[in-house]
Amino acid sequence: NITLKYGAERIGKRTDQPMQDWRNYGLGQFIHWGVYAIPGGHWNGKYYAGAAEWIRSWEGMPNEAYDNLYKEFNPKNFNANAWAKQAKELGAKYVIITTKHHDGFCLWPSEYTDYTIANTPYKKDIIGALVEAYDKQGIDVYLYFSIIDWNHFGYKSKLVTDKDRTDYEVFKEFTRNQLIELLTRYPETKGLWFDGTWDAAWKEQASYVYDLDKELREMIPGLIIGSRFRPDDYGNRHFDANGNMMGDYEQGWERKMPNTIEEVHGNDWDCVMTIPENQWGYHSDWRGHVKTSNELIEMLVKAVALDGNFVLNFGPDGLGTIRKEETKLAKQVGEWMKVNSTAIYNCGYLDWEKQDWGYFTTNRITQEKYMVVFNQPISGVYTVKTKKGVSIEKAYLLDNPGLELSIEKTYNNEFLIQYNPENHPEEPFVMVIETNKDQ
Ligand SMILES: C#C[C@@H]1N[C@@H](C)[C@@H](O)[C@H]1O
Repeated sequence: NITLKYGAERIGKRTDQPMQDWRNYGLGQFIHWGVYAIPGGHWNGKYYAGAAEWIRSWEGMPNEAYDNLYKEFNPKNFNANAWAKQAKELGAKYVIITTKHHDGFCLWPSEYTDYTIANTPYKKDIIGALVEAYDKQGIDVYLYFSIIDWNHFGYKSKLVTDKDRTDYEVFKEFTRNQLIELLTRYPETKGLWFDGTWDAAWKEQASYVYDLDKELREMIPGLIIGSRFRPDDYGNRHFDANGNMMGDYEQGWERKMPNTIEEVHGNDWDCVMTIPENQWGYHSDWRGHVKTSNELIEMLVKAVALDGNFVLNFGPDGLGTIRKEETKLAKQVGEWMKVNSTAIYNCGYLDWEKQDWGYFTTNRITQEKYMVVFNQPISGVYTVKTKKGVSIEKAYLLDNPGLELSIEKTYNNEFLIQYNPENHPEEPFVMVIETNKDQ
């Protein structure tokens, strides 16, 4: 074991109520919105193939042009209540909202820079409106904050000269001031989702970030911060030099997912996911694969089945409208959740052997067990291998409890549930299984 001053603050999961609530969300919504939504992945008639929120870094987009876009930011269709209502219908239990992305543009009227919503034609506090609207819908609010800030003179990706270092000290104080300002203005905030912490300059700041982390947590008791914030004494991120996770949950699953419970190392984690292959901010021309509702539902169930949360991203356009493709998917996933969220909310990993037909989830409070089916066996036979001494006594469809399914026990503690629906289900469905013990 290596002695660390700034390594993991805890081994194992946080057990306090705010973290238990976080663990039981299942489904969240990510909102990426900012001035990058104005160009929407194009400039001067040219198509930008990268992630739209990174367009400023593209050689086809002059920095000067980008840095003046805020002067035309006037989202006249923006309606915070409509966004929050749609999130409610989606079934999201929490939302992560970009306060400031890598470009440094602030969606709240920060007093520490002029590069904010206050100096746009729109003027009004977007973050305040969203916090209020989501709060009203009973959806917990988390704030995304990018440490990278291309607009601030003191931001450096690496520290080479003495001037870099003195400038960076100014940037560190600016970062601290903005974070304190956000938690002061929006005390309803349940947590911070940090991004842009991969720079060499930031990885040298273990003691400053350790102290800032502590200061922010003291401002809001129970505040939840993931693994993408602090570097350890040696610049390691997410996991310290001893392999222990820093922060309250792992933030390493961006546009990807674990396949086994071993890969999550007993930690809480979230998967943040785009609908197209790699667009967080608004891009008017999605290319490549755009996920269907059934693909997204499978990712959601897989995340919950492996003790994680699934956070689906939405990128509103430059006028504040959530695009039709996202609205359609929110509706489809929401309709599935209306019938099947019993297998999602308050649920997590069941340590029975994974089967080909889909995923097990179990309610952490009631111990009720679910089988979420994605791959219907032609045979109609669903194999379930329980733990020793645990037998299945009843099985039925979540949306048709009256129809009990036949169960056969085989020689080696295997149970075969028979289900041959009249017609092929068009969507994943849930079976409820009752056992003799709460294991
Ligand atoms: C890379 C990168 C960033 N991390 C995702 C959550 C988006 O914000 C993307 O721009």
